[in-house]
Amino acid sequence: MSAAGRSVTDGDHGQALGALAGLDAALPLVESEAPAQLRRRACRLLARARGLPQVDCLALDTDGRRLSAGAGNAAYRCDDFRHPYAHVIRSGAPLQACIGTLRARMDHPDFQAGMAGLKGDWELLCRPLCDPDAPRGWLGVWALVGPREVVAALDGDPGFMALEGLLCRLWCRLLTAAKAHRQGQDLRHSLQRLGRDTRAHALSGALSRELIGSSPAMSRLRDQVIRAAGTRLAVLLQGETGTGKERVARAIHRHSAQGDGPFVAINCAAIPETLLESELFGHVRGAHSSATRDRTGLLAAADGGTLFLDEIGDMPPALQAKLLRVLESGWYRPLGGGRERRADLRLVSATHQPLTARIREGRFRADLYYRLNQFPLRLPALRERRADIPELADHFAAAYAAREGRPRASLSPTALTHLAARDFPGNLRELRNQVEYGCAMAPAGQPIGPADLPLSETRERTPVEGLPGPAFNLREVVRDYEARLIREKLRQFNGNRAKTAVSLGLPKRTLAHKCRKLQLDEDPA
Ligand SMILES: Nc1ncnc2c1ncn2[C@@H]1O[C@H](COP(=O)(O)OP(=O)(O)OP(=O)(O)O)[C@@H](O)[C@H]1O
Repeated sequence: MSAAGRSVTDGDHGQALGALAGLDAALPLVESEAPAQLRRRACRLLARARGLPQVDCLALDTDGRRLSAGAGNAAYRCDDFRHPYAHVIRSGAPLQACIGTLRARMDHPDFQAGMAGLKGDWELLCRPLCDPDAPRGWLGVWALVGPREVVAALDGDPGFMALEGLLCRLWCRLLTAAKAHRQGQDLRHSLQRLGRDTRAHALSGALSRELIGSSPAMSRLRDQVIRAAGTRLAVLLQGETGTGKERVARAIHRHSAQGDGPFVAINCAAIPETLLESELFGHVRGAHSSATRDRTGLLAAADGGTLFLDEIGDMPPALQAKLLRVLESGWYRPLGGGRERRADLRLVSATHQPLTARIREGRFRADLYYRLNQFPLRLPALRERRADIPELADHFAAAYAAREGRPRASLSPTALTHLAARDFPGNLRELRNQVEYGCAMAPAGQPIGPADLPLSETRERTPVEGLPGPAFNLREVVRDYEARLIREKLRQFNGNRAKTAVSLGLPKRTLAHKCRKLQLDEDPA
């Protein structure tokens, strides 16, 4: 019984079942996965069912400006009235005409080419196809060609109308699904991008705590470290001594996919040539005089992690060849035989020497250099990023206090001025040492002043030349600088005021006055 309570007659049942018989033909349409496939199947079905020699279905593109039967087919502009489809889509009304007449009137070259093989007395029927739920929501155009009587019979043909209705409905549904899929994909991509950005942001936050410095050179270096950590490429760190090569190597390891694995460092310059090979590859008992038992090497110790070869420029030539073989093949054999072992590790190497010059001198293999230098990274000298000195000095003072369990001492602006004026050939290591010396010398509870710092062994730039970043008191800086100069000269001349005054270009009396004012009297003469 129906919901309305109307009794269903046998005739109704018969009609419904009859309609069901036709569903077979519609099934491929319903199962179509994309609009283009649906249109192709609808064209084939109609051509076969009604004996039409040519059936096309042109779709409107997403911006509604062109009609096309699909990729590789001609695209017809909707504002080009040299073909009938523009008339149909613009008016929203069907158009039927004889092929011969259309050939004479519509001179669009692609349309002419499409009609070329057809009989002149056949008819073309173009019908606009529309979203059933959106008047003027045009989807495209049918283009049906056949003998006049066959085309005329389509008018009022319930099967044709049902097919057209089904085509439009399924087409809309596939477009909606495709749109939802696209939106889902866009959302997924945005989330992935957001995830990547958040990770990169967190990473760069962590790195700025490990690799201190806000100068552009340091920001660039941190970016490169993040990029290097995201790859398995061999990294070659080049920079003067004390610029932080090992620290950067550790940061690359920590933030790489092998970050949980071991980090094994070896200084190629610090180990005698005879032992270096054994250290790296390991040995079996009896391989050489000091091999009293089997020993795994550093390549094995670094398995699943990172091997850091410091001072690679000092690696002996014979070992360079062996290292290259390991890097190329991934296999090595411990000294004295034993079975071959696989080296699954990421390599980071470092040098303070210009390797290209060593290649020219024949002391470093060019092929190994290229293998090590897959990701080159240059570390700036401290003098190239003087603006970072106050931040670094503060960091070293804090680290010293934490290590020694002492209250944290700050550096006075004048002390920072002095530091910023130094050249630091030993780079960050030298700065760290000077700050730690200052921490040890400063009276408890007092900031580290210039007098607490060790004397600079290198040329000290004038305060003007080496103006520091932080604010400072000019009078204090000048007085301090004057005091240091006089004290150094007095030391140089063993406290002889007369010679000191001459060397400073001052009358003896003025020097005496200055010594009193600057409290230099009690200095060892
Ligand atoms: N960006 C940085 N932030 C904080 N500390 C740093 C930074 N770079 C280096 N250091 C510190 O400076 C000192 C020297 O660094 P490191 O040993 O990494 O230099 P290096 O270039 O490997 O030296 P060498 O060439 O002599 O082996 C270490 O105490 C290190 O922790």
